[in-house]
Amino acid sequence: MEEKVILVNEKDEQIGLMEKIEAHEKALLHRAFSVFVYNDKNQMLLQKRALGKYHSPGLWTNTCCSHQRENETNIQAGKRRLMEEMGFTTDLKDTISFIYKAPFENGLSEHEFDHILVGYYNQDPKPNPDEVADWKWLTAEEVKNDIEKNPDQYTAWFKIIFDKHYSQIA
Ligand SMILES: C=C(C)CCOP(=O)(O)OP(=O)(O)O
Ligand SMILES: [Mg+2]
Ligand SMILES: [Mn+2]
Repeated sequence: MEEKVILVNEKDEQIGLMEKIEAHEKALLHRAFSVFVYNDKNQMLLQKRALGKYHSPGLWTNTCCSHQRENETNIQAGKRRLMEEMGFTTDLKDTISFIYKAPFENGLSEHEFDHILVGYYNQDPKPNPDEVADWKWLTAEEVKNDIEKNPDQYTAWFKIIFDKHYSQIA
């Protein structure tokens, strides 16, 4: 199935639709979300992206990321994709958003208006192997230390969120 992303301006207003890979080839600004799920030990659920992903394969990142469909709210999209990637869903809160641009080695780029959605879940995930190679629960302190030690094992957007925006979502 052809997948489209929503092209937006710097105010997150929709200005068009484009096929997913084409938008990442052209590095055009589009709407996206990043989900952070916590448990009652204050650990965050990380996923390792599957090796077949179109960019950032095999890298550790936040619980789930993807792109809203047309006429889908941020929360609806986040809950849908959590189920598709991690095999569970839970209530989410729409928090801050930010714009970032990150080129990748394979010629694709992310250029997103990214909405950070936060939720709580206290069981282990049942991830979809097409999307997710591995998962783990880590505290923010452990994430911070591991990013310092192994920066090449984490996605660009996760490091940006962690460095610049984490105090606003925690
Ligand atoms: C939203 C961000 C930060 C990146 C896009 O997520 P994915 O690359 O995981 O998108 P899907 O393939 O899951 O749609
Ligand atoms: Mg994803
Ligand atoms: Mn994108």
